Amino acid sequence: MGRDRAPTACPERRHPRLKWWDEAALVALTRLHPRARPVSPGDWRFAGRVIRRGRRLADLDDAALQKAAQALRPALLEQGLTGPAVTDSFALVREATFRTLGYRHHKVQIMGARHILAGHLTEMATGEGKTATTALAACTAALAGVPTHVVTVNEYLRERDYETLRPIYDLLGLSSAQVAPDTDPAAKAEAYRAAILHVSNTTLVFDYLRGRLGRDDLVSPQRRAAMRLAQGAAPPVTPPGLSFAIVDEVDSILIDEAQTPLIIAAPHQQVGAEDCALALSVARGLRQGADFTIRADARRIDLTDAGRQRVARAIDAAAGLWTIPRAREELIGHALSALHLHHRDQHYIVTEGKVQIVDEFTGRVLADRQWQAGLHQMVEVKEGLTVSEARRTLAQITYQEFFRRYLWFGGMSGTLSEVGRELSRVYDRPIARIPTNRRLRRRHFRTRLFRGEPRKIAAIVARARRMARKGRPVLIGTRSVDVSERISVALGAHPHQVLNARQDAEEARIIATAGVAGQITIATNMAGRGTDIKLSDAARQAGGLHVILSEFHESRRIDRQLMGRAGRQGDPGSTEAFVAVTDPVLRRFAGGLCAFARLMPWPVPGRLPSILATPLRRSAQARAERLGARNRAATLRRSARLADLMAFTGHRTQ
Ligand SMILES: Nc1ncnc2c1ncn2[C@@H]1O[C@H](COP(=O)(O)OP(=O)(O)OP(=O)(O)O)[C@@H](O)[C@H]1O
Repeated sequence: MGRDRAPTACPERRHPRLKWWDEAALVALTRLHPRARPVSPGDWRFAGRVIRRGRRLADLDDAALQKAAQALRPALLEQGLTGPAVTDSFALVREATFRTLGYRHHKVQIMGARHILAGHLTEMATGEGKTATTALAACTAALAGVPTHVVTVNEYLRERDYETLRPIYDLLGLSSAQVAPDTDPAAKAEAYRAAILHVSNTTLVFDYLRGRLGRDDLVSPQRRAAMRLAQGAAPPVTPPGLSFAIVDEVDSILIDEAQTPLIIAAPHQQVGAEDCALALSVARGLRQGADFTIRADARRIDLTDAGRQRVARAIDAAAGLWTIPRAREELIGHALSALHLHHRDQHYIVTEGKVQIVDEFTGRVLADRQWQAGLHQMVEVKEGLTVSEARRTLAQITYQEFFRRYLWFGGMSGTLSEVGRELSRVYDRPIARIPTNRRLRRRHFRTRLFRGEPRKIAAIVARARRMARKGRPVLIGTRSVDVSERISVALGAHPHQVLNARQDAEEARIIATAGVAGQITIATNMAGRGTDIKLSDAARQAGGLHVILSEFHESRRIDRQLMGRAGRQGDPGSTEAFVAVTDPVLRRFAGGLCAFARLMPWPVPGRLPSILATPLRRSAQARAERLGARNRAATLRRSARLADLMAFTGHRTQ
């Protein structure tokens, strides 16, 4: 290792404070940052050395292997995580992986782990085995005495990855644990002391926030009392120090989820059901364009002057909040937003009499989360449900702010190149691009463009049936619960399975059978990131998994994640997209171009020339990404200001 230019280890902790111009100039400035860097010849030499070093370990029995791992500790401590001891450590973990999982890491995985350990953001193509790569970095850091958090994007992946890697940790004599949201506090506290902890991003951040609220030196007695009210008698669990984290699907956490702060809230005064009902009835009488405008791309509704006057006239006799112009406009704003921007089975589902928010990017239910400031209650009244308690914010943090509190962290994902520049600018981290182990055998067919959804769904169904008859498993990806259900209805009696926010309990079973020959699975983004669909032999011989995108997403990365379910580890597979100019993302972000495209004459009924699909997609996704980048910069600036304010008022921000 000495001769190679090793990646810098443990980069300094930085807290860049973004200035006012960041928001406007972020997109332009990020262009100055280099895109992902390919691996260096030194990385290849390092991987070769690990493999050679491992050959000597084959003769050791399990006990001797564990002893050898423990004997490495002093060398790792002394040399740090860039010294020659890392080569030995990787060789040991690779051997332990072979004994427990039955395969040895490929060179590309060794290189990936080296970059993760160095705190780089690492792009490894989908299906290249990032779970096993994690083991190399996590075990090495843990052997060096660094408490390591392996952070996943959801609970399903947390459990799957922990169950997969645990035998390796056990064999090497490393303590490990996983934390679920419902783990009891005593077990949680114990788990946070393990050398390697597997935890989902949400659980980790909420435990961190609760822990801070529970600390006397950080929080006022009033806040703590409110906190106790919010979470019963359960004592808060504090993750003891944020040292090193390995963040899986790092772009999902630091980009897609960056705009929404995680909030701990306590019960607050009730937003009256009558107020909500009145606001909804007034809002229903307002005319789009004349009384209010919708900026669909920014998901914003503004009342016009005429609208304000109309509202004032409509609630003439109302009292209380309604007499204050700002308060009534906020109520009407929420009512309009509930009616026009928040759609059932797309943005939320209704189960057991409750409104449950569905995450746009992952397709999963965000348990126990509420929209803020009375909007949630407005949606409940719109759905005719009992109004829940409104809550008041006690503590909040964004993922971007949270992960900057680690001494250092490494991340990985199959889709970093699109956001590499933004990530490297905000986190000051290099992005490494790791090559694939084998040539990718996935084929991408031409995108079909339709005038409207009915024809599109009919074509998807016909295509899925044809593929299934050939013995190929088919995965149809949708952006929302309702589209997944519409396709399911269109498939009728043809055997198929559906995975969406309503079936999350059956996720593991559905995924386990999705790779069987002839199986059709319709899934929201829940089957996107991280999902490993194992092919049966017959399915592999028939040509592997065929993925159909039923809509483009706001970000190309999410499209690529879904397509990445096919053609993993050198398997055959194919992908294609069936989209319509009426799809929400195209309409919202490329409305003008879509209207123009519809004017095109085309001989096939219901169809439009496929050649238009790419420019439409590029234009819509570029606009959505630009808007997203701006919002993220604004969020980061706000949370940086909040951190300043808390420091000023005596609340340390660690
Ligand atoms: N070195 C290896 N040799 C053989 N099989 C491997 C190896 N590494 C990983 N695999 C297998 O490859 C498959 C994909 O692994 P994994 O789910 O970790 O990929 P991933 O890179 O995380 O994918 P995604 O980007 O979709 O999350 C798994 O079935 C795993 O068992």
